[in-house]
Amino acid sequence: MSAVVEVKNLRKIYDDVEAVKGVSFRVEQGRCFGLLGPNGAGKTTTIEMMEGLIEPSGGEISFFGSPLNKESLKEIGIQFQHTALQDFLTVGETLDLFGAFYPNSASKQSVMEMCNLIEIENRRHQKLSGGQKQRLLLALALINDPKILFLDEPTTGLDPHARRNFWDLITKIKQQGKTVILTTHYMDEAEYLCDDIVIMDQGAIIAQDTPSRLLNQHFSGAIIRLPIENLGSLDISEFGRPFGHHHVDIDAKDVEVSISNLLEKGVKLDGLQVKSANLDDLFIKLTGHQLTEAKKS
Ligand SMILES: Nc1ncnc2c1ncn2[C@@H]1O[C@H](COP(=O)(O)OP(=O)(O)OP(=O)(O)O)[C@@H](O)[C@H]1O
Repeated sequence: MSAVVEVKNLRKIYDDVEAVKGVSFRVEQGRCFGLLGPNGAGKTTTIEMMEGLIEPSGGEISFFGSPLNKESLKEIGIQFQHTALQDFLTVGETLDLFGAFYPNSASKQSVMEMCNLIEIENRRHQKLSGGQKQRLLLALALINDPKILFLDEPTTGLDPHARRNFWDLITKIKQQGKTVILTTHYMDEAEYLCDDIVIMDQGAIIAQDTPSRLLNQHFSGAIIRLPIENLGSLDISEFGRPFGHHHVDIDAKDVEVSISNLLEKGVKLDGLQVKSANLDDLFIKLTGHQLTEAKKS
């Protein structure tokens, strides 16, 4: 498959912080590619270098086989985490305004249909709900009919219903053949949307592949989750790894065998859960800390 974007040994150093420590990956045509990681992992810095917004300290970025340049930037649409919009403009007027910046913009009607904005075309920006604002920001990112769409934490702050709606929109956009590159720290979002993922922690890549290959590679069978007090004075590391402060996760190739072993050792089974592994579990396994909390070091 052809790479629409390729990043090689990309680095960014801010004064005393090495925010991105030599990352390399390829994004393939028509795929949804996710950059995952906790706060401070270097996701935004990486994506902003790819968008041409900040200068790398080292490494290479190429679009369609050529180094990042003004022409390649015409092929991208960016949905920023925050965009200052004029409160007194309506949804339709905002799209007209942004469309006028581009010689070859997409039709306003098609973008409004795609992003479910038709019914609120005449509503002023200040009257929009969080989900509606996010859909307008997505429409603005699509107004130049880009081949590659960048989304930086697109559903942060949205309620669960608005998040699901947004995911459906992204799926529709992908079906049009566009390549989507997103950052998120929501693992369910990545599992739902992404074909390929890169997991970053402290500026470096700690895993990259498709979500299902990564899960198959690191887990076989199920995870048994138990309240930590069930272990009594037994050593957690003998069984598995901590999940938060109150639970222990135990990898179980065969759940029945694992439960018999636990009973033999005198472990209580109250509050036992059996679950399949997800990307959150993978992150904890790889780093020893949860995705929602950056490593304190
Ligand atoms: N302009 C800057 N000047 C100095 N340090 C910066 C700057 N921007 C980011 N950093 C630092 O670089 C590191 C990576 O930040 P970055 O915003 O890329 O992480 P992130 O994974 O996107 O996190 P978040 O999910 O919180 O947005 C952090 O330690 C951050 O404090």
